[in-house]
Amino acid sequence: MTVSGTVESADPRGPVATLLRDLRSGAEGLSVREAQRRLHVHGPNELPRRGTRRWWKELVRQFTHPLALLLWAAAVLAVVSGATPLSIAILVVIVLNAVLAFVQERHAEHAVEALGQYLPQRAWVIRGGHRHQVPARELVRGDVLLIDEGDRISADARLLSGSIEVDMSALTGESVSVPRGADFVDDASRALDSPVLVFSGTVCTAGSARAVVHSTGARTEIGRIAALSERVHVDESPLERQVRRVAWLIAAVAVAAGVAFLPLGLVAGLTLSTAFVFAIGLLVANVPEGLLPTITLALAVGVRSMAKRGAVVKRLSAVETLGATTVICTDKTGTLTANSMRVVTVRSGLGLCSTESPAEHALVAAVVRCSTADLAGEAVGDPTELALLAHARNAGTDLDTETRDRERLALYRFDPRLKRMSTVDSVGGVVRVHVKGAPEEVLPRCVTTLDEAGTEVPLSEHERASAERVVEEMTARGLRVLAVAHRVWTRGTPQDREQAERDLCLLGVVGLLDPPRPEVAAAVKACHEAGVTVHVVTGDNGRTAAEIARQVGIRVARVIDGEELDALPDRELDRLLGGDAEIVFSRAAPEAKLRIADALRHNGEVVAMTGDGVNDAPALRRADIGVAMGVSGTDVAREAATVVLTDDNFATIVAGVREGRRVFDNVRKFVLYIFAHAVPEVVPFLLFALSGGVIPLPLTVLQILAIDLGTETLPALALGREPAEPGLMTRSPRSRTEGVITKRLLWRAWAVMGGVSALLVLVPFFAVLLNAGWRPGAPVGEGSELHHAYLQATTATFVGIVVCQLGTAFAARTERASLWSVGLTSNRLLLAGIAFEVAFTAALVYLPPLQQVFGTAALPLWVLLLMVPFPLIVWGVDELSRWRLRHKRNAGPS
Ligand SMILES: Nc1ncnc2c1ncn2[C@@H]1O[C@H](COP(=O)(O)OP(=O)(O)OP(=O)(O)O)[C@@H](O)[C@H]1O
Repeated sequence: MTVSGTVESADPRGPVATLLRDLRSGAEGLSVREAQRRLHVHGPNELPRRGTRRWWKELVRQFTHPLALLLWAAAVLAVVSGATPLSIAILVVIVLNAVLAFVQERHAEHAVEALGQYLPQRAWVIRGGHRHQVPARELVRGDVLLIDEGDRISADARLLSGSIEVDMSALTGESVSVPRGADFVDDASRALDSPVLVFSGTVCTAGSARAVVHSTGARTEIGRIAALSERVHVDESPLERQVRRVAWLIAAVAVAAGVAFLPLGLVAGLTLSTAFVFAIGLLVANVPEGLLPTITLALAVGVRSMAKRGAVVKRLSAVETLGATTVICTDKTGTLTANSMRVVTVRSGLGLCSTESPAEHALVAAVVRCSTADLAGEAVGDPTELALLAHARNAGTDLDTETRDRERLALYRFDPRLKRMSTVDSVGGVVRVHVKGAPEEVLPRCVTTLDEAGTEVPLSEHERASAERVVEEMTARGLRVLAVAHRVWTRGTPQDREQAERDLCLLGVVGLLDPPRPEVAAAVKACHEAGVTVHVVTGDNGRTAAEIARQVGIRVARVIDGEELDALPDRELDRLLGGDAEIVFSRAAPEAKLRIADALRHNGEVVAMTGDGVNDAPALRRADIGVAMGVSGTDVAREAATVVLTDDNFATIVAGVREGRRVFDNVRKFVLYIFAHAVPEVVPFLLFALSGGVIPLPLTVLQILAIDLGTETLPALALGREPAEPGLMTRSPRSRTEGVITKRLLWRAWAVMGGVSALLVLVPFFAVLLNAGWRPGAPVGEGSELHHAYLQATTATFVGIVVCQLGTAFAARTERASLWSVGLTSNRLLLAGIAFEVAFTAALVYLPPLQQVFGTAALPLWVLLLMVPFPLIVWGVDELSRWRLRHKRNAGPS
C-alpha cells in the first residue's frame, strides 16, 4: 500500500526494508496514481537550468566582438574627422549587424535545443506491478527502476536485486566501470563509493538490476555537486573556424586598403579629411561582420531539417562532416532490415527434419526459458527473442515471465563476442541448461541429439555434417539462424558458463526472416551514385549478411569473417579497404568496428559508422560520424554518437548525407555572393585614386554602406535556404581537405561576377557624366555646373551595383547546374529578398529625405533602361562558365 503525501527523509544506505518503508514503496513499486501524485507534489526529475546566458549579455557580446570593435573605432575616427553623418551611418551598421547576429544566433540555439525533444531520456520502472517505460523526467522517489546494460541511470537509487557494472565518469571523471550489487557489503566511507547505490548521470555497462529511487532532480548527487549547465553547447565547427579566419583576413585587407587609400586620395587631390572619410568608408564596407552568424544559422537550420527527417545531429559541426562522408559502415539488423523478425523455419531432432517431433517441443520449451524478453503488454526485449517467443506462443507453449524468472537459477547473457546465451533453470525439479546461439558456436558444443521418440542419441559426424548443410541452406536464403540445445544437470548447478555450455544435446535450428526495408535499396543506389561506399559490419553469419546485402544492392566483393579479420595484418586491411570494393564483415566482434574505422580513417576516408550496443561506443566515437540507433540502441551508444537515428533506418543516414552536402553548398553560395560585391565597390575608388582625381569618385561612402546594409543582407540569407541542387548526390564526395573557400569560388566571385559587375557599373556612371558635358578633370563639386549630373552619376553607379547583385544572386544559386534546372522561382525567400532590395533602392533614389542623406538624385528613364540588361549579363557570363565546367566534366575522364 502506498500513501500519498510527503515522503520522509530516507537513508539509502540503511536496511532495504526500512528504506522501502520510509519511501512508502515496495518491491512492486508505486501505483501509477501514486507516482503521478508524487510527480505533482515534488516536481519533475530535472536539474535546475543554470547557466542559461542572459539575453542582454548575448546582445552586449554582439556589440563587443572584435569585428564590431573595429567598426566602433571607425565610427570614432569618423567623428574626429568631422564626418558626423558617416559616423551615424556606421553606428546604424553596428546596431543592425548586432541585432541581426543576435536574432540569428538565438534562432540557431533554439533549433539545437529543440533537438532534445527528439531524444527524450526514458527509463523502465515497475508501477502497479507492471513494467512501464516512462520519460526520465517523470521518475519519482519510491519508483522501482529496472536497470539494464547500456542504460543511462536517471535518478539516485538503492539496488534491490541484481548486480551491474557502472561507468561513473559523469560524477568522478574516471571512466572505469565499477561493480555495484544489491547484496554487496557497504563499507565505503563516501556515498559515491557505496557498492549498493547508483547515481543519476552514470551508465550501466553490464548486467541488470532493480533499484528503488530515493532522490530525484536537484536532490541527486549530480544535481548537488555540479552546477551543471544544461545549455546545449554550440561548438564552433571547422567550417565556422575557416570562415572566421577568412573574415579576419578580409578585415585585415579592408584595413590595409583603407590605410593605403589615404595617401592615394591625397595625391588625387582630396583634402585630408575627405580622404580620411573615404578610407573609413572603404574599411567599413569590406569588414564581413555578418558572415559568421549567417553560417551558424544555416547549420542550425540544416540540423533542424535533418531532425525532422529522423537524423538528430548532436553537434552543428557534424552537418558538414556528414556531407563529406565517403564510407558508411552499417549494421544489418534493423538498419538494412525492417527488424520485424519472424520464425519461418524450424528443423529439429535427428537429421534436422521439418516434421513435428519431441525434439521440436523441447526446442520450443528451451527458447522460452533461454530468453530475457517479455511478450506480455508492451513487448520488451531483443527482437530475435521476441520472434522466438511469438513462435512458441503460436506452437502453444507460453510461460509467464514471473515463473520463468523465478525458476531460473543462472543467466549467462547473450554475449556478442561468444554469440550465444544460456540459462540454468529448475523445471519440475530437474535442473536444465538451455542454450541458443550462432550455429558455429553451439554445434561444436553438442555431443548428442534427440531421435523421433525423444530419446537422447549420440550426434554422429554424419548427423553433424547434415546439420551444417541445413544451416548453410538457411543462411543462403538470408535467414538469421540460431541453434538450440539443452542438457540436464544432475550434480547441483554448473560452476560457470564454460561448464554449463559443454556436452550439449542439439535440439534443432531455427531460421528467422527479417526482410530488407523497402526504402534501403534506393538509398544504397543513391550512395553509389554519390560515390559513397557501403560496408556491412555484422555479428550475423556471413552468408546471411551477404544475401541481405545483395538484396539491397550492395556490391558485395568479399565476405570477411571475425577470425579472418583477426588474422589480417593492419596493412592488408588498409589495402582491402582502400578501393571501392564493398565488404561484408561477418561474425564481427564489436572491437572489429574500431579496427575498421581506424583503417578507413588511415586511408583518408570520412567514415560514418552505425552502432547500438555498449561495446559499439568506442567505434562510434572514433568514426568521423558515429550513428546510433535511437529506437533499438542503448543510451550509451546514443551518448557516444554524433547522430542519432530516430527510426534506425539506413535510408535516413543517406538523407543526412544529402542534407549535409546541401548545407555546405549553401554556405558556399552566400559566401560567393557576399564576396562578389566587393569588386564593383572597390574598383570605382581605385579608378578615382589611380586617375589622380581626373575621374571623380563614382560612389559615395554612404551609398556603399547602403549596399552592405540594406540591399545585400536578405538575398544572402535566402541563399542559405536554397533547395538542393540537381546532381548534388551524383557527384563524388568533397575531399576532407577541401575548404569552403576554393580557388574556383574566388575566381567566380572576383573575376567572373565581380569583374563583370565592376565593368558594367561604370557604363551608366560615365554615360550620365558625358551626357551632361563632362570632360576628364572638369569640376563636379558642390556649386559647380555639373554637380547635379555628378549626383545622378554616382546614383547610377549605386543602382548599377544593386542591379548587378540581382544577377549575382541568381547565378550564385547553383554551383554547377544551370538556373533552368532548379527553376527561376524555386527559392521564394530569395524572390522576397530581391523585392525588398529593389524597393529599398527605389526609396533611396526617389524619396527626397533619403536623397539628402545618401547624396542620391532621381535617375531619368534612359539610365534605368540602360541598366536593364545588367543582371542578365552578370548571370549569363557565370552561366556560361558553369556550362563550360559541366561540359569539361562530361567530356573528361570520369
Ligand atoms: N538473443 C540471442 N541469443 C542467442 N543468440 C543470439 C541472440 N541474438 C543473436 N544471436 C546470435 O548471435 C549472432 C550475432 O548476433 P548480434 O545480435 O551480435 O548481431 P548484430 O551485430 O547485432 O547483427 P546485425 O548487424 O545484424 O545487427 C546472430 O547471428 C545469432 O546467431
